[in-house]
Amino acid sequence: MSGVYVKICGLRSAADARVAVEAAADAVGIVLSSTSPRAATDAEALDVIGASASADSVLVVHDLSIDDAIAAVERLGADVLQLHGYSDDDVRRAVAALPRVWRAAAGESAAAGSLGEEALLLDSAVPGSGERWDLGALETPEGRWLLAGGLSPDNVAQAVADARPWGVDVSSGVESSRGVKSQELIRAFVVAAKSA
Ligand SMILES: O=C(O)c1ccccc1N[C@@H]1O[C@H](COP(=O)(O)O)[C@@H](O)[C@H]1O
Repeated sequence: MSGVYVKICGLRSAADARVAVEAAADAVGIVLSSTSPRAATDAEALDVIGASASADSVLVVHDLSIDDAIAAVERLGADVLQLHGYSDDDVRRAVAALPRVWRAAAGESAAAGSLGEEALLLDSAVPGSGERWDLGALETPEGRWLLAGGLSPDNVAQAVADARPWGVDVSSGVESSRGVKSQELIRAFVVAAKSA
């Protein structure tokens, strides 16, 4: 058993969040981005957060201003803010304002925690696209880091065995069509990741 931390991202309903939590996911993600096929309203975000029980609730942002992103975490009561594509200054600003911040970087190796973030997320160049990226060239980062980008129930065990991340994060790979979560795939992903 890998004991890897598992985040299921892009949730918009309490029912899907409950399935993830009952399957033993460690975190549920909610995307606040106008351009994402998984963009959640505040009401949907509150439903997911309300059903997250002991799992971490993570707000994922990439096109909000940093001040709006911080305000969203405070307004909705999420546990973690996950930042995609923000400047170092923005990350530091969020770290100063919130207890838990994760920073995403596209496929490049970086030291986790260098800007004060709790964890580093290594992702493909286009987050949420379902595209895999070349793990062969990855230099394993220091510190707490999550692997994301094109993971699925079929490939997550091998990816965990190869890269040895602290955690994994998935969105496209647990969908029946773009933006539509499959409860069967959510369960299969958590089982595969945890049994790696
Ligand atoms: O899921 C999105 O639409 C999204 C939009 C903007 C920023 C991040 C987004 N999701 C993150 O992308 C990866 C999962 O990608 P994949 O679909 O499994 O390849 C994960 O970090 C999500 O939090």
